[in-house]
Amino acid sequence: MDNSDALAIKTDALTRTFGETTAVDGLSLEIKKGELFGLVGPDGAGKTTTMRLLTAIMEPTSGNAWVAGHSILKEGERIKERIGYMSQRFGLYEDLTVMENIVFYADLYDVPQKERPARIERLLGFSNLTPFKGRLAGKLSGGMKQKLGLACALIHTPEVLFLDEPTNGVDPVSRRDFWRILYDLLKDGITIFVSTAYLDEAERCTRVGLMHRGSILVDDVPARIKGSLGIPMVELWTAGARQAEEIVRGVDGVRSVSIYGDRLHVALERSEVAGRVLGKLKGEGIEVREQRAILPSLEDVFIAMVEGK
Ligand SMILES: Nc1ncnc2c1ncn2[C@@H]1O[C@H](COP(=O)(O)OP(=O)(O)OP(=O)(O)O)[C@@H](O)[C@H]1O
Repeated sequence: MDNSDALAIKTDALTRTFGETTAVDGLSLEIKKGELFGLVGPDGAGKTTTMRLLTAIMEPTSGNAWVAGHSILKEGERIKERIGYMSQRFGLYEDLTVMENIVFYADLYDVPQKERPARIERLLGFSNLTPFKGRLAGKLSGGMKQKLGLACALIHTPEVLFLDEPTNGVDPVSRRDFWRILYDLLKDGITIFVSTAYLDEAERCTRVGLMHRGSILVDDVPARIKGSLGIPMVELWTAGARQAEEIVRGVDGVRSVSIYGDRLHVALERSEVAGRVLGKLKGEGIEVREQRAILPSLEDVFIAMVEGK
């Protein structure tokens, strides 16, 4: 792999089809060591398939990728030794205890016996699972299962960690704790590749790729994606946001509308369209309490890009 010293992951026209469906469509990506890369997209965008290709669980239809310096085509086994992977269901055995799950993964990855006690103690410690080590995994809360899944994925001290929608169905407090752990891992120099459908989480990554129908539409730091796309956005406070949304959607020059409580975020073709939107709402008798230009959130950008397709 070129630049193998600096890159953790490189893909070259990586493609995977299932019959008529192209789940991953000519992906070319470079992810440096030490990055926390977020693959963001709605359900069905191709995130899980990308992850299965990069973890050498599934073969591509065409193209290639290198992970930790090894090709997914020929060196899948070498890759598996050097990565950690947490699938959507955390990969746990519910009828085994917390400790038994960790030992199972330690056996799977041939972690030397003499290194195990210290590693297991550290992993149980950071995941706050020490008091629960005898509990069956099936009896843990969602947040605890997630942390156990992470501990299992880290038992062999991988260089690259793949997390497939790790916070799906996990409560907000556990989610915040989980992200804290990820930042600690990053400080230790691990590269993290995480997929998520939550855009607030994407904003926590060092770099984000927005995926839609198998392709990455943009790939940049979250702030630059938000700032550089030049999509004018306005936020409107209205009474009756649902009714207002329908009206605004029909205005010429509006790219997309999303509702946040009693506020609307409206993406526009040009900033002058804002006047037309306000005029239309007034004409329909809908009061706009306040309006201001806003920087689009990542979610706004994504919705505008997908709807603008
Ligand atoms: N094994 C398979 N056989 C047939 N089609 C598949 C298979 N795996 C994925 N697909 C299709 O490929 C596309 C991408 O799916 P993928 O699961 O990678 O998306 P995703 O972004 O991870 O979504 P989700 O969050 O729902 O898992 C979808 O249209 C899906 O139906």
